[in-house]
Amino acid sequence: MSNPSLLILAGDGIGPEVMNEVKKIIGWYGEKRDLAFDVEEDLVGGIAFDTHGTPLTDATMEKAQNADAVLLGAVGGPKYDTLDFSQKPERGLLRLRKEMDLYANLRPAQCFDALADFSSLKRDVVAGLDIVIVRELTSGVYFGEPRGVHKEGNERVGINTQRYTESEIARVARSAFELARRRNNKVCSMEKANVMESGVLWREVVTEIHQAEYPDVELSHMYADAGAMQLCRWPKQFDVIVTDNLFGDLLSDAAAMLTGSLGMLPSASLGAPMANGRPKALYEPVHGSAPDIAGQGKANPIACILSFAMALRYSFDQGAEAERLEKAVETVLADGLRTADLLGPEGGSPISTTQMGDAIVAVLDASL
Ligand SMILES: NC(=O)c1ccc[n+]([C@@H]2O[C@H](COP(=O)([O-])OP(=O)(O)OC[C@H]3O[C@@H](n4cnc5c(N)ncnc54)[C@H](O)[C@@H]3O)[C@@H](O)[C@H]2O)c1
Ligand SMILES: CC(C)[C@H](C(=O)O)[C@@H](O)C(=O)O
Ligand SMILES: [Mg+2]
Repeated sequence: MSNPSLLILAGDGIGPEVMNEVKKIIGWYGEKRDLAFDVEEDLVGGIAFDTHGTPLTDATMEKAQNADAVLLGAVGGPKYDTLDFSQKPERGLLRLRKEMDLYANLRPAQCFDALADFSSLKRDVVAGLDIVIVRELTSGVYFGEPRGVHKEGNERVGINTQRYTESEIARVARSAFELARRRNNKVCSMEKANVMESGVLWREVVTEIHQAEYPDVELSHMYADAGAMQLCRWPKQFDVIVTDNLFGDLLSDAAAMLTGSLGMLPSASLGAPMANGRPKALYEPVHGSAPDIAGQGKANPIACILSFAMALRYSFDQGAEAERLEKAVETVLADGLRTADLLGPEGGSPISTTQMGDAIVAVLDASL
């Protein structure tokens, strides 16, 4: 049998830096756990635009469709800010999500005990936190039509459209309920049904799916603005949060700070099962290309490394190995190792991206 295939799209800014550390870990699994992957690398984002004049070529899109899983670093940067909208690095990522139909984006926010004092919230509020935001990823205002900027009389008008079909809401709701059943059996659905018709439909469909298929799961509803407040006030009240594309984007960045740093949050973007039974899948950190620290060896690779742990769990049925990797991350943090983003204003001695990756590999070695 051939090895499972991984397509690596490291992207821009700190993307390649954090992905280098993941490559070490992939190598470790091949060498030490007999878990080898056929790895291919390609371009996405600004680097793809610089090389091919487009943020994602059709050939790369096809490779992504055929890979057992895609690992992505990050895309974007100030250099590309003035490009035409269709050529922006972010369009490459959005095309991958849309064409692979990766509708369920799992964004776990877990507070490792060693970082509980580092969050901007009090230890009590975040210690032991373990929640997952399930963000709808292929529809909503990111993709709705009409969109664009046009002239009306003397002024320009910008339009984006929030649009959800019933089936789009139903499938992501099912993902959230299924996930909750494997966790603490609670789902909180967030929208703005008080001001948006699409929010009214969202609430209705989630409620229908709940009553018909998941009555055993506890379901609550919250307006997304109140949800943002509750995430900061008492985040441990949540288990699984299900929400739309835009609210999920905002809420997951906010949730990152419960864990200490945006450099800690991984994600899995999952679609329907492929012929081999594996879901279509792309794994990426929640953070971006961090132009302010790119090229300086300062980036925290943990979000990208934990995204690979999610790949082990969701694409390759290697839950025990995913736990081994998560535990290794926990251990290096408990040992006091910190990249710069994990040090407070009082400072300390940060380690580099590479040193963090090496330390995690060393703990993996010690786990054998
Ligand atoms: N999935 C993605 O590829 C993705 C996600 C978000 C933003 N972006 C893009 O990235 C570019 C920069 O966006 P931004 O600055 O708003 O968000 P960002 O996530 O890149 O950075 C926000 C802040 O967090 C810090 N940070 C982020 N990741 C870190 C890490 N791993 N280690 C240490 N510090 C880290 C950065 O230094 C910065 O101060 C934009 O072009 C944006 O569109 C891409
Ligand atoms: C880069 C951008 C397209 C992306 C989004 O808005 O979805 C990012 O912020 C994310 O959270 O993955
Ligand atoms: Mg975001």
